[in-house]
Amino acid sequence: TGSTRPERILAAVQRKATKGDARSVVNTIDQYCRYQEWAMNVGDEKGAILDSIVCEVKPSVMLELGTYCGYSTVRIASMLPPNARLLTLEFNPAYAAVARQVIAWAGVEDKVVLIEGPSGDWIPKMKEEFGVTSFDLVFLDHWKDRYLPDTKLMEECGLLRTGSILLADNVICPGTPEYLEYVRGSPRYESKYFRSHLEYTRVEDGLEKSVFLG
Ligand SMILES: O=c1[nH]cnc2c(O)cc(-c3ccc(F)cc3)cc12
Ligand SMILES: [Mg+2]
Repeated sequence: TGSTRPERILAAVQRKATKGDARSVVNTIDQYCRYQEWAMNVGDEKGAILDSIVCEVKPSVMLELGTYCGYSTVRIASMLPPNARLLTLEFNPAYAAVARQVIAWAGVEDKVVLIEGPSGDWIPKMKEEFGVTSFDLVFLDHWKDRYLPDTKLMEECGLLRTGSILLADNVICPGTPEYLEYVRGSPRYESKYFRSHLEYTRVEDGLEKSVFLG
């Protein structure tokens, strides 16, 4: 049986990226997915918006929902100070196995906690299992139908504090209409849309940044 797309992405990283150089890993994956085969990384264009928000928020504790191959995990971790922590949740064990190796190759494993399993099971356990009080920033990039239920779950579990920020990928493509309606319509959020494109394409997509008001 042949390799999978995540395995081919990992092979490209291990062949072409400089070990210990996170930016080199990010650039290698972007190059591979733009010119060899498309993959669902947040990509360079939306990634630059993600970078600017991580820089602005300077999170001490951050959650990423949806690791995939670890592209945005590495991108975010490379911008965090040494004592900050990025928890990243991946449902698919094959994706998680690749992501661990990409994260290690980039040399950011000390800032990252990769958790395998369903977000609905793990979110209620974040406090007791990982000593989380609340998240400063959450990057939603997993499955569009889980954005809203997981947001409500984080609220219910007291994982959001006044000023916590949610940043959601793919709010146009594939699209998360129920989530958008909720954060844009709720008095408990201040929402803003950052227009961009679906990774490596000219199709419209964007990121929705929503500040939790408590
Ligand atoms: O399922 C997804 N999870 C997280 N991010 C995604 C992402 O950035 C893009 C897409 C995607 C978009 C268009 C298409 F034709 C096929 C897949 C899916 C996900
Ligand atoms: Mg995405």
